[in-house]
Amino acid sequence: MIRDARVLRAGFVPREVEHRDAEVNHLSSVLEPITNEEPADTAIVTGPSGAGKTCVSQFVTERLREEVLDVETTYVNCWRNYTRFRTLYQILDDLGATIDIHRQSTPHDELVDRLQQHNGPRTVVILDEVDQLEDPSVIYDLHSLPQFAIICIANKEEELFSRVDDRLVSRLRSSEHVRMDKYHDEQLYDILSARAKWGLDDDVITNDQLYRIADAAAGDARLAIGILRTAAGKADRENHERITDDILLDAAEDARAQIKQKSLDSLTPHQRVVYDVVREHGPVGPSEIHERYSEEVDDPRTKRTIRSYLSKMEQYNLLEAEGTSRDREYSLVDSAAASPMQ
Ligand SMILES: Nc1ncnc2c1ncn2[C@@H]1O[C@H](COP(=O)(O)OP(=O)(O)OP(=O)(O)O)[C@@H](O)[C@H]1O
Repeated sequence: MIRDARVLRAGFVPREVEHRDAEVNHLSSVLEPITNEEPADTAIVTGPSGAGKTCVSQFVTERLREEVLDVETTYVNCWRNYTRFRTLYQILDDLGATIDIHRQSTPHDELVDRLQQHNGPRTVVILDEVDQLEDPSVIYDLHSLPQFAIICIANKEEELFSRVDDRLVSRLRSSEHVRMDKYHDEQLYDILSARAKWGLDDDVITNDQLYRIADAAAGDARLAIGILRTAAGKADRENHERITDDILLDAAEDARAQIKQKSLDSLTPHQRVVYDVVREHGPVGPSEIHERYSEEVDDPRTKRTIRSYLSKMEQYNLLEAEGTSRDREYSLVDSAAASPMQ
């Protein structure tokens, strides 16, 4: 049943990216100067979850490495590495330059100095979930080092700009911006169809079933591929020759639950407190959320930061907001109400 399980995994970078030619070309052209050993502009890639931001960025950088000998790439998930230290450390670690750095005692400036002294090939740094950095000055650190080209990935441009200081905003505003929207059903169908072709044996899933997955995923390629992977895994374990409609129905629910759990696991300790406040007291407005959150933690973040947490959790379908900006209230997303598999 399963021909190549890798193709169905979440982090797989496909040989062909579907329906994102313009975005691939745009991002490639921004990075083009480094093929001539010249500094490249920073690129900002934005769009909703599952729009292909990470996939397109990794595809473009891998292709660049195929074409040019002297280019390195490194990828940092800034949600997981949300402090300046951890992001800088992660980049240096990828470059093999962390020997004798002590996690507790090495000052930030020393890490930046190390990056500055790095005399290897030009390096493209992908900063994924960059809007989750507690201290976005790391973007500034990298921006000032010409041997690094940066791709900043975020859900919303405003979220990113609202968190950085003026000098960085003006630099980022002049950066190249690659925007991506949710996929249409037809586009998701094509993405799924390619994965099914490479990942599964023939006739394991029908076109009609692929369309139904595309429809249920509502524009999110991560969810669509997750449903396909879950369904194929279950059918394989239960020794079916094909994915049945019943399996598909369960897979949609399971894939949603898995993605939700992964997003919950990604929350930083402070974000988790905010989530729990909404879980216990929702529907609840931002001011009350901030008050209750501040009672729970020793070093509360600002109201503005809490608003950005709420927005992120909304993007990741953990919370939903109702009302206009003045009387907005947050509650947990009711998973049972998500667009069902028909
Ligand atoms: N155009 C595409 N062609 C082929 N596969 C795609 C395409 N877009 C997305 N995918 C696949 O869909 C999944 C989700 O995409 P990706 O992780 O790039 O989304 P994202 O926009 O970065 O989402 P998030 O903000 O949640 O990280 C990945 O497995 C990716 O390989």
